[in-house]
Amino acid sequence: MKHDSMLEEVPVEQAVGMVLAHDLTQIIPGKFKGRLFKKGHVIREEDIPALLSIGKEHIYTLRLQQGYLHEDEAALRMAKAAQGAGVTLTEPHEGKVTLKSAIHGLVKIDKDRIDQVNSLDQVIMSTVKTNTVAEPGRSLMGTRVIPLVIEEDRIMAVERIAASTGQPLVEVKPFRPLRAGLITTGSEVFKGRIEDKFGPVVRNKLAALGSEVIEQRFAPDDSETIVQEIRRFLEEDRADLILVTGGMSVDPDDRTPGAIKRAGASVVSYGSPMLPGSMLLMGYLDGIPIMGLPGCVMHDPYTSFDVLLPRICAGETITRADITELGYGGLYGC
Ligand SMILES: Nc1nc2c(c(=O)[nH]1)N[C@H]1C(S)=C(S)[C@@H](COP(=O)(O)OP(=O)(O)OC[C@H]3O[C@@H](n4cnc5c(N)ncnc54)[C@H](O)[C@@H]3O)O[C@H]1N2
Ligand code: MOO
Repeated sequence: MKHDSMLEEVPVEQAVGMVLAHDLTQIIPGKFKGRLFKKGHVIREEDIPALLSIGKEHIYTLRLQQGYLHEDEAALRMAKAAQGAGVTLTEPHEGKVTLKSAIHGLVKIDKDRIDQVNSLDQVIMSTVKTNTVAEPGRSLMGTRVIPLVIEEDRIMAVERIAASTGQPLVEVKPFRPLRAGLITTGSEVFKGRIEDKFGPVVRNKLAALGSEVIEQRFAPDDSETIVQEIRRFLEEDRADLILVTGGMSVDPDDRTPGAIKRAGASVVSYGSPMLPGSMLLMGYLDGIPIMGLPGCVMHDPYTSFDVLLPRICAGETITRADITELGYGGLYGC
């Protein structure tokens, strides 16, 4: 069965009283892009000038055959196949369904399986990047098929890919409220030569993800003191995350990476291939994430810290492979 036999072209002047088979779009650059007529609209005499003005001299009448789907239904089936927790769907609009975040959380999208779907002809899934932060209502994925009518088999192939791992193609993980212990190093701050600017930045970044700094302590550039402060947070057992700021670079007074190691942390990586944020340290100490934050976190709006923190707040464990991946596309300038 060919698509053509399901679709018949009718000149618009003879289409009065007929039902539109799909949404019709108008684009006026700089002013409007959207649906001018909705699928199912019954064409009236007075619609004819508007139809001609958007370039429609003909419209389709559609008689769907067994085994074929209209673009709206196909897009909806793809969206439902992709949908995981924390995600809502819109109605089809101009043949497209949008998956949106229902919550504030971490976006998880399986790129490998999205690529598998998009390697099939005539179906598309277009997404935002995985591991980014979603506010409620953020669009995460659009699904669409290219023709007006498509073989159902093709949509079933999409559904098989979506079901193949037991995990959804797209979901949003909620953030957990973490209690962070903050240790600010630097003798210039400790001795009051300059005012601390790190604390407010870290507090704000955590608050934006629903977590909080429970206490900020200050240490001079002395390894032993930094180790003691780290261990004190552990012994008090109040922190789910330990952050140590400053002293991450190459100067003799930069004691933080050594102190984190001496405190007993297993280091996932000291150094991350993102600029800014290259001197960041990621480790775990008695199962608690511990990070050394370089000076740029205080200064630059988006660093490796901003990439990793949402994942930690969503309960994920950061591996060496996660750090490695930061390099490609990770040059934000500094
Ligand atoms: N020769 C090299 N120079 C730098 C390297 C490098 O590899 N080789 N790395 C650069 C990178 S990347 C970063 S980021 C920075 C900063 O690294 P640090 O974490 O060691 O930062 P500090 O040396 O401790 O301080 C730098 C700067 O920021 C001020 N500071 C630090 N903490 C606070 C605070 N709590 N409140 C206010 N101001 C603070 C500090 O006084 C210094 O002015 O190094 C690059 N350079
Ligand atoms: O740790 Mo630094 O960020 O690359 O400026």
